[in-house]
Amino acid sequence: MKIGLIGCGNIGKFVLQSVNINGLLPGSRIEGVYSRHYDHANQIASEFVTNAYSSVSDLLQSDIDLVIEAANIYVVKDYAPVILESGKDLLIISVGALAELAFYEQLRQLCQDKKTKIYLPSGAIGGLDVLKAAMSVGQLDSVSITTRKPPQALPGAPLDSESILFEGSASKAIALFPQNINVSIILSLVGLGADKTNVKIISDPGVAKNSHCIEAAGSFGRLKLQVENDPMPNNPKTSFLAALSVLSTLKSRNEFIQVG
Ligand SMILES: NC(=O)C1=CN([C@@H]2O[C@H](COP(=O)(O)OP(=O)(O)OC[C@H]3O[C@@H](n4cnc5c(N)ncnc54)[C@H](OP(=O)(O)O)[C@@H]3O)[C@@H](O)[C@H]2O)C=CC1
Ligand SMILES: O=C([O-])CC(=O)C(=O)O
Repeated sequence: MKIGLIGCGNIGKFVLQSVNINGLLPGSRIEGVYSRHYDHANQIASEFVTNAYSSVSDLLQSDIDLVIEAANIYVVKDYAPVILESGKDLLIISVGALAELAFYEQLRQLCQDKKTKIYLPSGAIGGLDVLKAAMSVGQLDSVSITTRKPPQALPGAPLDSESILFEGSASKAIALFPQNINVSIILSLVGLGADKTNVKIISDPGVAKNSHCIEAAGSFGRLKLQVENDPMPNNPKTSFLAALSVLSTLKSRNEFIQVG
């Protein structure tokens, strides 16, 4: 598999290190990178033995099968349609971009027309398999996520005391915290949708990890799952598990037997 990468931050560099340097995806390489500043892309390209591109359209004209988005939700909104129109598959980690149904439907239609695929990693959470199975007959009654992070991982959080920064729907949460609560949108996509998925965001100076507690109930029974994630070394907002989930999604794409 020949891969293009948009965004050379924490997750982007982890994937570059894993694939191009450590060889964790045999038969695959990241052939090109694009970032906001060409100088940065160039420096990353020499560090991780790949090519730098100065525009997404140049990256798309290169010989790649799949593009990884590891930038932000605005990049997904700007470039996802053109990536799919070019016939490339697309892996999106800033899944909050798909919160609006009209955009989701536009991308789904493009995939159908162009015979391309979108891959959405599970990111910083788990439990999606349970919700998917429950929704296969449409019998899920409630889904919620409580996210607890240290204040330095959340915008506008007080540094000295625990505080609830947000309580409400996933659609409102992602609009207010576009870099912090992508997890609520992946839950929405497999479950009840962004308006019916409940979110609580807590800033807690007493914790060092990013934790997410997912609760759901339906005809299958009940789910309660808590992940306690170590943050990425250079970006406390992002959990290491999110970067790992990108790699595992790429690995599954190469597998003949699908589990889960
Ligand atoms: N689905 C999930 O569970 C999770 C999703 N995420 C999301 O993953 C994404 C990446 O996270 P992370 O790697 O930690 O973020 P970083 O901030 O470390 O990296 C983002 C990179 O994107 C680049 N970028 C910004 N704007 C553009 C643009 N217009 N075109 C190209 N590149 C651009 C930035 O460049 P520059 O350095 O110049 O600013 C930066 O290098 C974020 O949207 C984050 O919210 C994170 C955790 C969990
Ligand atoms: O990494 C995390 O713990 C969650 C996160 O930032 C997001 O969902 O955007």
